[in-house]
Amino acid sequence: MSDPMTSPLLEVADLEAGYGRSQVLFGLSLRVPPTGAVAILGRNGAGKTTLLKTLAGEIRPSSGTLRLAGEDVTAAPAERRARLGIGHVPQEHAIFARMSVRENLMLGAGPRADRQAIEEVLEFFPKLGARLGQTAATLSGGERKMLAIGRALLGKPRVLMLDEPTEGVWIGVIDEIAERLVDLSRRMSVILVEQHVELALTVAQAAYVIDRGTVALSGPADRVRNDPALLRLLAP
Ligand SMILES: Nc1ncnc2c1ncn2[C@@H]1O[C@H](COP(=O)(O)OP(=O)(O)OP(=O)(O)O)[C@@H](O)[C@H]1O
Repeated sequence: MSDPMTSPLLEVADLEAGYGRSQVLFGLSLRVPPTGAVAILGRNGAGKTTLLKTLAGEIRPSSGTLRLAGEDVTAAPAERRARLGIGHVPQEHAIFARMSVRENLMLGAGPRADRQAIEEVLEFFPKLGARLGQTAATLSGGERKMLAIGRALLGKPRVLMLDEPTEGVWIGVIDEIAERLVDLSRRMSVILVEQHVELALTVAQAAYVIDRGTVALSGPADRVRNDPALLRLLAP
């Protein structure tokens, strides 16, 4: 993983955002390197999902800046951010149960998604390749997550943000998803919001712990794992 301090791909400074009058993020700053994974941790309601939505452009920040590869994209709408390479796999990703796996996957295929990109996704997630013609209703929780991730990959992201990619996934498949995220983090930047703290700190090299909408603890994953403040910050 490259040094996040010298060459950030994504740089967030003093972000303030929320829902109408209810402010959720308070002066939040973080840096994400061009490759490697960064874990975003925090108790329920800390603001992790709101942070990802703000980075994706679904929520407009009331102040602060967002730079992607040095370019100020703070005012860029969600579609433009996606085109510039900010990929988002939301917690409640839309999988259309009556459509086939192939049709669901192709929803992520923008003008840049070529046949080769689709082949790569299917090689990366062989379980999807084996079930392309079936309806998405037949997929397991883990396969649905793979489908959502595969769809996001067709947008050729430079930063892939995942909100709880192991939620609702059978324990035997969680490791498989974690391995795929490690693979992805070798060639792109991965931002991982996870309730499985140990898994997140194993996949990621760096972590930010959010508390009441701001960064309360951050650093290399091993240092965050051993920090006595971590348990307090994650306690309900
Ligand atoms: N659509 C919304 N409208 C108003 N307030 C919201 C909305 N979504 C979330 N909030 C509030 O924003 C705060 C942060 O929520 P957020 O979902 O970002 O936290 P989180 O850290 O992702 O939590 P969780 O782990 O439970 O997903 C919470 O107080 C929540 O109630």
